[in-house]
Amino acid sequence: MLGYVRKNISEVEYHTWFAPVKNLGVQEGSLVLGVRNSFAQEWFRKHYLELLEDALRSLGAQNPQVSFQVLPAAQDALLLPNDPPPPPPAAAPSRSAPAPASFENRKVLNPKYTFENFVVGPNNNLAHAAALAVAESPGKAYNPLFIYGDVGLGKTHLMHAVGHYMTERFPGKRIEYVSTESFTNDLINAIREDRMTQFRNRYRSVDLLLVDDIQFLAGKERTQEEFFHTFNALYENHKQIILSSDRPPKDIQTLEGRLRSRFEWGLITDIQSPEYETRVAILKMNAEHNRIDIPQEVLELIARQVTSNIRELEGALMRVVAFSSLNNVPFSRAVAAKALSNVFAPQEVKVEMMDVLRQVAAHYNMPPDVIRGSGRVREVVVPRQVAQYLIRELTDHSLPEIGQFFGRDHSTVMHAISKVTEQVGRDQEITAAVEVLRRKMQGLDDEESGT
Ligand SMILES: Nc1ncnc2c1ncn2[C@@H]1O[C@H](COP(=O)(O)OP(=O)(O)OP(=O)(O)O)[C@@H](O)[C@H]1O
Repeated sequence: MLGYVRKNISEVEYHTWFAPVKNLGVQEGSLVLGVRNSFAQEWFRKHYLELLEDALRSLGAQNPQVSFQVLPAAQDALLLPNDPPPPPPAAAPSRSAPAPASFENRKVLNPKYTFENFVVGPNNNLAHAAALAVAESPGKAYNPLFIYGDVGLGKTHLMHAVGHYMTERFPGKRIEYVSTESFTNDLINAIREDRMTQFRNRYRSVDLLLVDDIQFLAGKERTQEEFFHTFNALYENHKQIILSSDRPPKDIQTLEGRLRSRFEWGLITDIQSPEYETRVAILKMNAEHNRIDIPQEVLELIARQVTSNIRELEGALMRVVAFSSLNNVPFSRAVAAKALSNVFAPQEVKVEMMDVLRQVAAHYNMPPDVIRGSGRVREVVVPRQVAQYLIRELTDHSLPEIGQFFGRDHSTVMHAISKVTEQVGRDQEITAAVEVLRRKMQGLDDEESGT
């Protein structure tokens, strides 16, 4: 959303108003944004409501709703990085002060990128095994470990996993993770500021050096030279080096021969695109981690739709989650297909019996199994009959098939359907339920399949 907003207003406006906004989540179908005070609240309502709704629409929300809540003072205080600084609590760093003369590009390990969170499949099992071996005996198993593969397939994740593993097993070991770009920038700054000793100390005193996107060394002679010496210093001291790249060393153009051969000293391993089962497993793990209760068949649909890279796969899952919560509809294959249709080639999705049952269950706030069960009280019988009626209308299933799905025979289904048919237009509650549910199922499905 912020990306969308930023493109549509000036940078100053963005920083003044949007940088401090806090996402308070979705409540009853409305996205709630935390703002600093009632003045801001009013201002947002007047000036930015439409823009924010457009932003949500661009993300797939059909009926976007945004509301604003004033944040309690304490939270507020943390959210004002762009305001003039308050009268100084002694050591508060001033944003306008020049950057300290240290290395700015230091990165930390992403806590999510651990071995536990890494799904192993045929596409990555060699790289995974190699990384694990290196983590267990750094500097001894394979040095350097060179991992290559296309974007978003888990190279960084594996490198960080080694870092985490080592931190746990061997506390006190020094680990440095750096992108090749940062390494280059650090070097340039060090040369300019006459801090080469500091630079060398930083990179040559580590126990594990992780360098991402090493293909960017291509064509940078001075950086290659410096990296060559860093490499040698570490290697000679049996310190572990792990490099990632989008291609194998032999395909990195204008890389000095002596570096290329060093990259080939250890083990070169690749990561391929994950196959369907691995993609489903990754989605499943992601959903569990984020405590999202999403049916297997929806994950399967996403995994079929997004085949190239894992970052996109994760993005697609988040999109589906956002879409269903913003539109206040339960997860279903149709909803997922709709959520993804703007980004990926649309996929034909038929309404399934299970989809209907789930929607009906959500509507009546009742577990699907209860509706399919043997209960005979009106509270259960009505939803069951409505579900059978809608399945008959929205799918191609025959009466015996519907009967089987509900553990009943076809004459019961026939009776249910005629009962609902009779009541539609007469019984207000049933009429409303059928209409709402039909619109939910059909509206989403029809547009999606382009009929
Ligand atoms: N096997 C896996 N199991 C679980 N999550 C994975 C797996 N592989 C990758 N991911 C996730 O996919 C996302 C992208 O992975 P990562 O950043 O490591 O890719 P990359 O290969 O380093 O890409 P780039 O070349 O763009 O830097 C991350 O969120 C990562 O956690």
